[in-house]
Amino acid sequence: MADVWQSAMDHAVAVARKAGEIVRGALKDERTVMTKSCAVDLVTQTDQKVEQLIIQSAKEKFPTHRFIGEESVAAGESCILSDDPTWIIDPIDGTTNFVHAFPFVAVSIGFSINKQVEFGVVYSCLEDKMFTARRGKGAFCNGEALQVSEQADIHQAIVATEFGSSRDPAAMDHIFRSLRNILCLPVHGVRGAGTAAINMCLVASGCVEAYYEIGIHVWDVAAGSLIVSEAGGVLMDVEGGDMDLMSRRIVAANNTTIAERIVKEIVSFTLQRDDAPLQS
Ligand SMILES: O=P(O)(O)O[C@H]1[C@H](O)[C@@H](O)[C@H](O)[C@@H](O)[C@@H]1O
Ligand SMILES: [Mg+2]
Ligand SMILES: [Mg+2]
Repeated sequence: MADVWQSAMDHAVAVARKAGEIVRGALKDERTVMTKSCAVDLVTQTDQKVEQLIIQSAKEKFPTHRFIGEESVAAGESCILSDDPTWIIDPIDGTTNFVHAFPFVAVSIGFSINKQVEFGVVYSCLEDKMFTARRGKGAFCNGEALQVSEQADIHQAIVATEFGSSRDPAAMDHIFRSLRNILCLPVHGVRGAGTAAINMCLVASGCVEAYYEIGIHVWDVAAGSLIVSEAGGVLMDVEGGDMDLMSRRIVAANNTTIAERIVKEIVSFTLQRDDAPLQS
């Protein structure tokens, strides 16, 4: 049977690599930094340029497909996931890192059908690592198969998380209480690459046992979620149960034992869903 989605995945890999060239080139120039929801929620013209490249090039080849892009949503487009073939794009995941030339910057492209991620592509531009996954066909980094860590003892684990792009005091209190709970289990360490997508690829690569965060968006995690699950990992909501791509919350771990142990320590809170009706 013809594999109708392979040509879309091939295009995603090619355009992610092209986008990586643009990101690396932009690092040599002055970067104009703008802000979105608050003073630490950064965006640059490179974010916008890369998203336009990905969307325009994909539209030419796949005119019936739909698109959810971080910067298009920031400009007012809706963020509704339908059953249609949909590209879920974070043109630069790790924009703050990009602004500071901190060397973890990713292009993240997820692709969903019937609201289920069919393939994921995360290109770590400065490491030149192309992470890919196709549903049911495994996860890879530069063609090498990925496998999550086998560690089941939380006390022998490294956990990744981020502080997010909001400095709302109440949310920060929850974030720090969760961080303290997890650090004091104890775990071997807590790390953060500064990008959800690369944190999830580190889980898929077996470098860290888990990543959790409240505050992410669907475009941060769509591609990485499949890369984790195809590398043998699990996805969960921060309160247990199924991960919901639109909920702004995620636990991605090497196994259920580690995931459930982390869920116990998270002081959770809710945020407006990505697919909430647009404010009029
Ligand atoms: O760099 P972007 O695409 O904005 O995504 C990051 C987000 O800004 C941060 O708030 C999160 O903590 C990171 O996990 C995202 O990767
Ligand atoms: Mg992002
Ligand atoms: Mg981004």
